[in-house]
Amino acid sequence: MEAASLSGSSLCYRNDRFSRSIPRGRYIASASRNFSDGLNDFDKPSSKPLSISSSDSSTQNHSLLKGLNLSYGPIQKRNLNLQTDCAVGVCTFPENVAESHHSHSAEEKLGVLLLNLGGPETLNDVQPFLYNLFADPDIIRLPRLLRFLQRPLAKLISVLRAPKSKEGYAAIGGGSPLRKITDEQADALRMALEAKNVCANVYVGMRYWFPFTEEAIEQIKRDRITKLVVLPLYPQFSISTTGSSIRVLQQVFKEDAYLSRLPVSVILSWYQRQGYIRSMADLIEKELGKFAKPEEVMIFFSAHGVPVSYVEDAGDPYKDQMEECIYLIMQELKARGIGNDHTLAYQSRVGPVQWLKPYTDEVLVEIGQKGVKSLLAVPVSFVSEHIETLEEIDMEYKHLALESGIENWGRVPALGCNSLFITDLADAVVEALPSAKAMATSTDDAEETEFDPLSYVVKMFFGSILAFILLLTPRLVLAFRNGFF
Ligand SMILES: C=CC1=C(C)c2cc3[nH]c(cc4nc(cc5[nH]c(cc1n2)c(C)c5CCC(=O)O)C(CCC(=O)O)=C4C)c(C)c3C=C
Ligand SMILES: [Fe+2]
Repeated sequence: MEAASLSGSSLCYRNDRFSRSIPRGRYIASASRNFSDGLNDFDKPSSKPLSISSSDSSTQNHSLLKGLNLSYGPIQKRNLNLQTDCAVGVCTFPENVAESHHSHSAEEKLGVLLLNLGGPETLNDVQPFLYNLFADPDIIRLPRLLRFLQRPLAKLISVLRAPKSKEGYAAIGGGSPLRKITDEQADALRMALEAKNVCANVYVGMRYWFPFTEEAIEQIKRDRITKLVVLPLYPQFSISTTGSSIRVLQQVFKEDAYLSRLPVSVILSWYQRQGYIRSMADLIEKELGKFAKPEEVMIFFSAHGVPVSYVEDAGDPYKDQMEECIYLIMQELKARGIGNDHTLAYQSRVGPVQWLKPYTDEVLVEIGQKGVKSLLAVPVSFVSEHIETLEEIDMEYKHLALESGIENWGRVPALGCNSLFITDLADAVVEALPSAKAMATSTDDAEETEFDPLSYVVKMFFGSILAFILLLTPRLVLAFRNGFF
């Protein structure tokens, strides 16, 4: 089955309580409970920061990532000669390439799971989408003792933020384009793999909206996939994006006998890949060419921010990877004779905490005042157009820049289905195949978690009261007044 066919407004869950289709209106509370519970390994971060180096195994040693086979950093080109018997989604791998834990190892059925954030498709989806996002313990990281506040807080923040978010989504046509674009990328990737004689089913699993990662996994099970490559559509790793999605996968996999024996390879980050760097440089070169004086244009990389504590306390490699990514893109441009000034800043901060600096809005004002006249904005943490490119950059930041003295404004489009980029992702998938390994070797590892409705109600009740009290603290009151939420 193709990724596009995963679309649907109901969910089929893996265990009996949720195995029926759940109507959308009733979905939110149960889904978020089911998705997020018990997934808190990141609160005990390894003392060593996650590494961006492929020769350093600290990423693989991280508690979250144990049990899954991971590819990260520059994926080494292997001497891989895939001979595939191409039938409908079924590939046969030579034995030395594919290490299979299944008894019927002769017939491999390859799946590729694209992970993405997801976005509200209508304005009515905005608040429940925000609820799912803020209920994620990788997005609002509470100390263990306050964990029971997660859902009441998520409810509160999502309700308070929804009006501002809705304005943004209304300005870009009433919903996020993410699902459509990711489906198109999935299709393009399937075709790029086919062109390399690799037949694969490509699935889309979103973290906070339909089609949810759990739905994609259900489909993977129904399709009896025998080997899976997991490819998050985030070039750089962050605890809040790829980390959060992998946490969900890990939880679902360990609870399921079939999945825990499925050979899986996870590509953690791919910002260093030549195809990605070159296709970003191509886009920048093309947009620079539209300015009257291209050499005078400042290249302004704008990345989605994360709270500073993610990097400094939890060891998120996101900032390091982002800086290396920008360095590599600029090196590629230099090799083409393009030596423009450039800068990196972080956008989209949420809530009353310190986020990675410098902030995009502040830098725009600063450089405008310093006399920069031409600027090319380059969104760099995401490969699809979304609210933060279409609204925040194209509308808010453009307006701010023009107000601050910048006269000529340009913006590089997101990669989308750029063919060099998609072909390179297909190469990444092929290169990840030989390292696919099962998470567990025995059914004993599969376990079920029990849901206790009474304790859920009690926690929600006391959690709501505490969240309300917290809300009245001066810091939060100030945050609301400043429009942070
Ligand atoms: C690499 C990309 C992203 C990181 C890192 C990231 C971290 C992060 N985000 C929030 C809060 C929100 N993000 C929202 C939307 C959103 N976030 C990303 C990407 C990253 N987020 C994308 C692509 C989108 C847009 C999806 C779409 O609908 O098009 C939102 C909702 C929009 C809004 O209200 O502004 C919130 C809220 C946090 C707190 C965080 C790190 C902790
Ligand atoms: Fe975000």
